Amino acid sequence: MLEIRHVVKQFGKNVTAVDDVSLHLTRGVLGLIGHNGAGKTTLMQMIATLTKPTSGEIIFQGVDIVKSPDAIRTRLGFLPQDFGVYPNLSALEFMQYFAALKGVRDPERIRYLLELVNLTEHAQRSAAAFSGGMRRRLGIAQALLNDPDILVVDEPTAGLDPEERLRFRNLLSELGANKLVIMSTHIVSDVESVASELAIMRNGKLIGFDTPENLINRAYGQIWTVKLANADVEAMRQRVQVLHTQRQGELVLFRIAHATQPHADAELVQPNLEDALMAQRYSLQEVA
Ligand SMILES: Nc1ncnc2c1ncn2[C@@H]1O[C@H](COP(=O)(O)OP(=O)(O)OP(=O)(O)O)[C@@H](O)[C@H]1O
Repeated sequence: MLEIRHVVKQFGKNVTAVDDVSLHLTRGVLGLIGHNGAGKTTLMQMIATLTKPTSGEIIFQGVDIVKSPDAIRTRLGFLPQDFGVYPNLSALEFMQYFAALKGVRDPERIRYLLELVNLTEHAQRSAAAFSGGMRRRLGIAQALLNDPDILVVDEPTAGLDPEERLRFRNLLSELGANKLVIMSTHIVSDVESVASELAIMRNGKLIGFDTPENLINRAYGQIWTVKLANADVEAMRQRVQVLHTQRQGELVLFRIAHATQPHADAELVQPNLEDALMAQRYSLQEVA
């Protein structure tokens, strides 16, 4: 459905925000993960035709959208990171306003979308009084007005409470059943349960592309926990890749990635996606 070929985006002479990224995407939820400044927003803005690549091609259903942006604009829904609402409009009026801008005439579509994002009972309220999660859900409803084939959402879960995060993830997961949903985040747990594929960016480059299952499967047999006395902590840090530590009274609980048992008391545990990414050196930390 969407093919990104050797896309580069430079800002001035010194900043290469996206550095030779190629991706072939079909239906499902793509989790685009990377640290702040990795290039996620810039890549999404190129897909949304809000900025042009310095070089490379983006092909949507056979058409190069760098040359012919309208080919994707009518088939795209976009929720930017800094999505705002208009204080004087109710949620319903907000939707009516965007429906008019997008040439969507069917009032039933607005009703359906407000229901889909669970805002029907708040339709008459000013969106300015909405919580962050409710605003984001209204943003998704707005982005779905034209029934897009591609939905691009930039950091949609930032600042949401756990319940809203879950609700949002479920919504994106449902939408991914028959669309391509591209969702960026720097929080691995946000995409763990919903993404069908993960693209991992660091310093503008695509450093990994795989399914969460494959990433986790590769980490099987390599993630360990062990409790050590404080005095042993430094020695362990020198020897193995420490994923996480947690002080427990006099002891320190280690979570470790290592191909073999790192300590006689170490026990194997089930890897999660965060473990798997770190174990495979897909750490989201910026590399100097
Ligand atoms: N308009 C611009 N002019 C100059 N540099 C820019 C511009 N937009 C982005 N950059 C730079 O490009 C790099 C990638 O930024 P981008 O916003 O795409 O990253 P990101 O992964 O989306 O990060 P975040 O999660 O913070 O949004 C950064 O170094 C950023 O400072």
